[in-house]
Amino acid sequence: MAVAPPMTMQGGATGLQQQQQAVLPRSSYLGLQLASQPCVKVGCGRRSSAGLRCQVSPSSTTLPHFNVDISGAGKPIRSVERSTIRLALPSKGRMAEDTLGLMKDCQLSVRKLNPRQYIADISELKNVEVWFQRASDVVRKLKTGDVDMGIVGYDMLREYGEDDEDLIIIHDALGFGQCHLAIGIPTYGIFENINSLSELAAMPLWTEDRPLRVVTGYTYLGTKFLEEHGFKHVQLSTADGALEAAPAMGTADAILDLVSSGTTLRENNLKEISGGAVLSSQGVFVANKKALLERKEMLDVAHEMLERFEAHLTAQGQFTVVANMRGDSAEEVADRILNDTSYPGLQGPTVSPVYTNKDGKTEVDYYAIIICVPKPQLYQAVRQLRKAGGSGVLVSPLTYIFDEETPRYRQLLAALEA
Ligand SMILES: Nc1ncnc2c1ncn2[C@@H]1O[C@H](COP(=O)(O)OP(=O)(O)OP(=O)(O)O)[C@@H](O)[C@H]1O
Ligand SMILES: O=P(O)(O)OC[C@H]1O[C@H](OP(=O)(O)OP(=O)(O)O)[C@H](O)[C@@H]1O
Ligand SMILES: [Mg+2]
Repeated sequence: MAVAPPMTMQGGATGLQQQQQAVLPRSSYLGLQLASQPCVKVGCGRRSSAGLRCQVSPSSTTLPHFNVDISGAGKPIRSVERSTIRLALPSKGRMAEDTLGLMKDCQLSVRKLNPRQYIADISELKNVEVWFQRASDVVRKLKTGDVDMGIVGYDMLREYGEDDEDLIIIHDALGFGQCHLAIGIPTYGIFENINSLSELAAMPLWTEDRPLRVVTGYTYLGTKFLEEHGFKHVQLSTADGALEAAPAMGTADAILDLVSSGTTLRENNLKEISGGAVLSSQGVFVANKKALLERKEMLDVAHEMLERFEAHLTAQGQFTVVANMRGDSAEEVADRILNDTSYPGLQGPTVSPVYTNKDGKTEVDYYAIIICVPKPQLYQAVRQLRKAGGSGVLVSPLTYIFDEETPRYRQLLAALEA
């Protein structure tokens, strides 16, 4: 298939020498081929249709402050030296809204003067500049080191990141943008009885002259996936949206697109097939590894953001339950909670004496207990507490849970050392 490998050059060439013309092979592996133009993007320096000439950009992995613009006149552009830390956030669509929602929930207020402004700041993180970018550009700029950290869908990270080892995921489950990338085929006609990927691959119809035509926005992942699953004759084409219309229009046999509720597939008479899911996705917090390694203040900011995200996400759906319980001692009350209920709290119940004044004497008849309970078990927990002697039960949602140190931070440090 004529999807070129990432067009980056390693090595020590400098200046304009680095701008080379490369002829991409017509068919580099398998019989897969990209559909004719304009279905492939050349200007982005990422892939090309068969045999096209395009310029090669040196990777700023090797030269962090020297980029070559391959989209315009090809003049070298010198990136500015900077002391600020750059965070790229999605500029539009559902990911933009959800990302800003998460930041707000974590008390990180992104201040943008008007909706068309692409730069903003965060009052709680003094040295951080926020840049709003299209999701694909968030990933591209992370790769080149033009931004240091970003939030983006895992699907985009994998598609545009192309397994770049310089991209490091700090938080892999930000709790929004949940979907999966999957093959969809028609429910009717020749596909009526096709229910698995292997059945699709084995259809005798697909030949060099009549390949399986798949429309997708994910040509990098799609190529890899189909190749790994034994497809011999496939033609990929791209479109920017409403891909589900293509089979009914007759412009593609199958689609490879995101699925969330499944409604769009269903409403367009398409179905998923077993083995046809490429990856699961949701929002992730990602950074440029070199920036983390080279700038201590960058690691500190990443750590703070990670802690805030974790504290908020761990607390989501959790409730604090406070109840008063009659008892002889704090230990005796704690025993009852631990033995008679299924809700010990995070480490164990917190039990504190409730002091009352009886005839001028301070006494302890009751103990207040505090436990933490997930929402689905809330009512059952309250019932068990009452049964164990609890009264005056107060319930309130938890906002943050800060643990000693988040395992994700330990994983990040380990990944940086590797
Ligand atoms: N149906 C969906 N449900 C959940 N997350 C989705 C869905 N579609 C896309 N996403 C996530 O949102 C990201 C952005 O999707 P996309 O580029 O289609 O933008 P959008 O928010 O749908 O806006 P638009 O399609 O109008 O440009 C995707 O990379 C993916 O991570
Ligand atoms: O399974 P569902 O819940 O129906 O979601 C899946 C749809 O959502 C996305 O499209 P989007 O709404 O972003 O429209 P687009 O094609 O214009 O990007 C995606 O490309 C699918 O078409
Ligand atoms: Mg969309």
